[in-house]
Amino acid sequence: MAETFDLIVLGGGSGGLATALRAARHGARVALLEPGALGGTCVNVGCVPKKALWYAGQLAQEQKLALDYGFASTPGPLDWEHFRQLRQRYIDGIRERYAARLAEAGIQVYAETGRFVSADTVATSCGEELRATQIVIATGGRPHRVELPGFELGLVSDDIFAMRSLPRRIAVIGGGYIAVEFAGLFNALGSEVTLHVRHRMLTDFDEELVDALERGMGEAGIRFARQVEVTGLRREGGGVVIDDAVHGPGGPYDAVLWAIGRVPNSDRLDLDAAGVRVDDGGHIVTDAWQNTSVEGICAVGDVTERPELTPVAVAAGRRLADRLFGGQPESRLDYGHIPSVVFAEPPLAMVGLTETQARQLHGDGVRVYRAGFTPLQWAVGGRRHPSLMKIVCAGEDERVVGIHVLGSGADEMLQGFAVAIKMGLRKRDLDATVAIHPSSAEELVLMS
Ligand SMILES: Cc1cc2nc3c(=O)[nH]c(=O)nc-3n(C[C@H](O)[C@H](O)[C@H](O)COP(=O)(O)OP(=O)(O)OC[C@H]3O[C@@H](n4cnc5c(N)ncnc54)[C@H](O)[C@@H]3O)c2cc1C
Ligand SMILES: NC(=O)c1ccc[n+]([C@@H]2O[C@H](COP(=O)([O-])OP(=O)(O)OC[C@H]3O[C@@H](n4cnc5c(N)ncnc54)[C@H](O)[C@@H]3O)[C@@H](O)[C@H]2O)c1
Repeated sequence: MAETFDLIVLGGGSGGLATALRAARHGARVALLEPGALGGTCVNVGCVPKKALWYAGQLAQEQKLALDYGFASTPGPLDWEHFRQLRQRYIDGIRERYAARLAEAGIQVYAETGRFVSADTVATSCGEELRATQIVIATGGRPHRVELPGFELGLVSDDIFAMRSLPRRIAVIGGGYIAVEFAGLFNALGSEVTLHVRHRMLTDFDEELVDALERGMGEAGIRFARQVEVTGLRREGGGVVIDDAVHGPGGPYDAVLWAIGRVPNSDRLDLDAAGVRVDDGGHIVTDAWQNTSVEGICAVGDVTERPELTPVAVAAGRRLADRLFGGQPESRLDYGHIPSVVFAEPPLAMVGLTETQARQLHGDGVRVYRAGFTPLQWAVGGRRHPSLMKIVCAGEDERVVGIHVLGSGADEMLQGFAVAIKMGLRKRDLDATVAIHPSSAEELVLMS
């Protein structure tokens, strides 16, 4: 006979853990299925190890600044293997804390995959059947792989974190978050980087800031191959060569990273057995309440067609658990004004509409304020370092509909402004705020 629960959660990543822990706090009897490492993509092969690498890149950059400032010597290149082990210890600690929290919450964890047998029953990979009145799918996604000759000679983002040395020459294919972040951090750490971009970089971000970032990346030594049409990879000259229908062969490189998007993990769940609908891209279709097409089955995170960001998966999961088990029938995530940062060098942060989006939506009623400068930290050393900020306002009362920041500290700067925008920020509120000086952030309250 199938063991019964109030809730079965498929996936122990950002969304699944958040849902399970919140539901258990409300008193639900919960089963969580996770065949891999607890924490999923973000903790193991995403945000956390990526951000640690980004910090390593920042330290490498600041060493140059230290020389400018008059420090006598710099510590030299990164001991990649030492850093990899250090990072892994940190990640192991996060996983252990998750395991402890799940145990404390009384959540039954199965280190197995799950698939649907019917709308209320899931079979584990060991063949055990589990039943629940509510099932939440939080199985995330995986790197997109395409059928091109020699595809497997390249790496995907998951592979980067297992690398045992820093590649001397690396090519990155793609123009999204992952491509731009890894191009920046490898360049900062001393690799020769070529970024192969098919169309434009970072199409969801404000064009003017993306252009400034691209110029800065070029000045920092990253090479660009634009309008690429990659037809395959092959081994040649002691490395991997990229064949390109537009540019001809490129390389050889010691490593090639495919950063061409991610696909949802919905194809191995036997969704048909439950009747759950997916869209053309394989994302599970959900309504504003995270309900799928089948009553009693919800989905959160990257497996749905929503912004693929950890805080989005977490917030959606927590609100869903509050609605299902916490007596909060109105609880759901408002997907508007989600802030986001590309951990490029320097970082690029945004919340709300780009200038182009605002003009499409509000026509002539848009007013844009901007400030461009080199932050004091870099200017003192005589270096150029891009920093550009933009405030996009709409309507007669100049409601702030978008804030965009490129530059050192952007990643830490924008969270508070995201709160203000959510609360209905107007330009006059910024004008009425006293600046913190000297700082880069002060520009956001001084623009006129
Ligand atoms: C390189 C990289 C860097 C990133 N950096 C950032 C960042 O800086 N900031 C940010 O906000 N986001 C970042 N992201 C995105 C972020 O990691 C994801 O949005 C987030 O992890 C999604 O959480 P999730 O719970 O939906 O899925 P996941 O975290 O992917 O978890 C899904 C889990 O489901 C499990 N699973 C799969 N199939 C089954 C099954 N059949 N049964 C049971 N379990 C199953 C998987 O093993 C996995 O552990 C990054 C992603 C990548 C790849
Ligand atoms: N800092 C962060 O918050 C962060 C960091 C990393 C990833 N993420 C999340 O993970 C998601 C996936 O990241 P991603 O960068 O892999 O995907 P993406 O969807 O952001 O970008 C994919 C890129 O690959 C390009 N591309 C697709 N096919 C191609 C091909 N055949 N040849 C050349 N280029 C091709 C696209 O034009 C696009 O520029 C992101 O959408 C984001 O939500 C977030």
